[in-house]
Amino acid sequence: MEALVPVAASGLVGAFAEAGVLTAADVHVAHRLGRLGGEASERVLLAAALAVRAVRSGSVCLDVRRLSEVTVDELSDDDIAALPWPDPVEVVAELRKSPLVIGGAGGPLVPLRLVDSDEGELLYLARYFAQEQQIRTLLDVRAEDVPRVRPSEVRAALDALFVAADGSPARAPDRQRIAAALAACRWTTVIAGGPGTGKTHTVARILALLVRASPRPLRIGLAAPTGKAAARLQESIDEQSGVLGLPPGPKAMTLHRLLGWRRGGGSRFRWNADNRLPYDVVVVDETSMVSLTLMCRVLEAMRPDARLILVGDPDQLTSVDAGAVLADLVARPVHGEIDVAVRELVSSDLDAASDPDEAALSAGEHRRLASGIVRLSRGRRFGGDIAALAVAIRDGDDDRVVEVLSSGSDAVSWRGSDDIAELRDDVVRSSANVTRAALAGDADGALARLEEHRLLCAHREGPYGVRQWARHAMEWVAADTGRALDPGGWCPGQPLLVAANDHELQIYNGDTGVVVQLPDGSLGAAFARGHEAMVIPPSRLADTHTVYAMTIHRSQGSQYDVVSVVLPEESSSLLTRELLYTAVTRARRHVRILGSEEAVRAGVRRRVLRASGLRREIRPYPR
Ligand SMILES: Nc1ncnc2c1ncn2[C@@H]1O[C@H](COP(=O)(O)OP(=O)(O)OP(=O)(O)O)[C@@H](O)[C@H]1O
Repeated sequence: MEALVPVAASGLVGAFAEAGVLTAADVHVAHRLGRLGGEASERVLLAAALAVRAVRSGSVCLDVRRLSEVTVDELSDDDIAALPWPDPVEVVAELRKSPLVIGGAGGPLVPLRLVDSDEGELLYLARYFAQEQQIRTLLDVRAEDVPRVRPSEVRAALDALFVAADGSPARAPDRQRIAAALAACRWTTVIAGGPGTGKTHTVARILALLVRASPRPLRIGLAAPTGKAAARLQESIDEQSGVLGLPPGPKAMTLHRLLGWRRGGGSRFRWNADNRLPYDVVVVDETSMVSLTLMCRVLEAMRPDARLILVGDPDQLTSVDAGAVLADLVARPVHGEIDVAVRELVSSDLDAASDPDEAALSAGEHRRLASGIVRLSRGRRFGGDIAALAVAIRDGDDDRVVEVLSSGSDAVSWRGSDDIAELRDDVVRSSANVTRAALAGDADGALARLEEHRLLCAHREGPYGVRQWARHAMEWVAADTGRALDPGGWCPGQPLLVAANDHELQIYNGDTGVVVQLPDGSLGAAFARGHEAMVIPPSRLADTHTVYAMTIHRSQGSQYDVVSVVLPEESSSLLTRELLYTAVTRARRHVRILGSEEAVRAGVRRRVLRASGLRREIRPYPR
């Protein structure tokens, strides 16, 4: 735990630091703001520190009415409830007269912004408020105008591209076809959907449609937040480009690369509001992992007359940095009507009754189409029980979750935390497979084998944490091979996790790789990049760990054949619906849950609080 308690942290702020809710950095920022702004109220300083903490833990702002809804590694709900939380009404009253919010005699410093919303007050650090406003404005401006398209051409392309296996037009309702019509007729489109709902399949067809309907060659930018996600996008588009007649060319890259990251440039990219991206269409995959700040940069860098297609799964855990932009966009209040052009192109889908495979569009879905948002719902990859489990978790139906877990399905298994025989077998077998390929110098093979099995935990520390379970896994592997692993050294087959972005090496926080033996006998660290692995000397890796187990947060954006999930005790505040959903949807073939029924049910019921104003109507204070 990072609870470094500074000597100066006393009173309310000190109590929260002591408990591990606030870090030394949160406390430091709050005290500094207090000193500079001439604010001594303990409640205001606590709110400021909690606002810093909120950003650190992924929210854009602090939901003042729900101050105490924090999740803390190692603290139970009861521990958290026992802290001396101030009354939110009093906090708001003091914030309304605080110089940190309304400005003071000391100068122009107004580091906090308070806004009212229908669901209560939100407290922002000024920078995040500005970014959120910028995103709101840019999206609204982009929605004021529409691309000029020839409906007959778009219709012909839709008919040709969205077909059933026998070549006839796909049956209505087909949300993929609706997504394509939206993307043709709007500058900004959001395509949401769980794993295997055909998001990438749809994107490839949208690109084919736009290429066909464009009188000149289209400049297409493909991007994702991580190198790995970009590589997956590339592979998927490449696989389909032959059939669809897509011109060769677009290379998927990380968002940082797309925006032109520059050393020493901070968050100032080569492509920005004054120097717009040179693309006609930009597709961003895995948008759930994009932070508020990065989304702001992307929108600023887009020409107003270039299409932006945001793709991702809003039910997943969100970016490590502040912001749940995709989920917010999907939940944003909607104004206006669905575009006439879209309605005419896909009226049969919009008005269709439910089909055995795909339900009719709900009233809420109809409304969201007006904002260019469509949610694909028909699972196309893993039928059956992983999808059923994911949907039950997403819907918060804990009885159904328990039912699916207990069904004896091939795709789902459920064991107690100490029933580890199968887990151990999977760890040992997949490690042996990875090591065999790594020793043979087969980087691609080793990377592929790395995806056979993954052990995931909610926590970093403690009896259910990554550290402990990674140690178990290493012991099992060592017992099997008769060779102890040196945690400080490098050896072929060693699984790696990158913990910080290195733009120069093009490896990113969350990337996973593996150590392989090279033909000259030296060792290389291999990372998946498109069709060919990128191999770099391990000595160049700065912030990289050996990873026999990883947190569920870290596993976002990756999938594995088999996933084993170690659940903490039911009282853990980290055990949430989003966490479980993310863990379960990492599995392609089989998901194994290790934990009690109480833990499963508690996880399904507990929600992550990701406060943001983007999904609400807000009124900044003072007006
Ligand atoms: N309309 C469709 N007809 C036939 N097959 C489809 C259709 N849509 C998707 N598929 C197939 O379903 C599988 C999953 O699709 P895809 O990879 O596009 O999903 P995804 O939502 O992008 O998944 P992920 O989030 O895991 O990347 C693929 O094999 C794809 O070819």
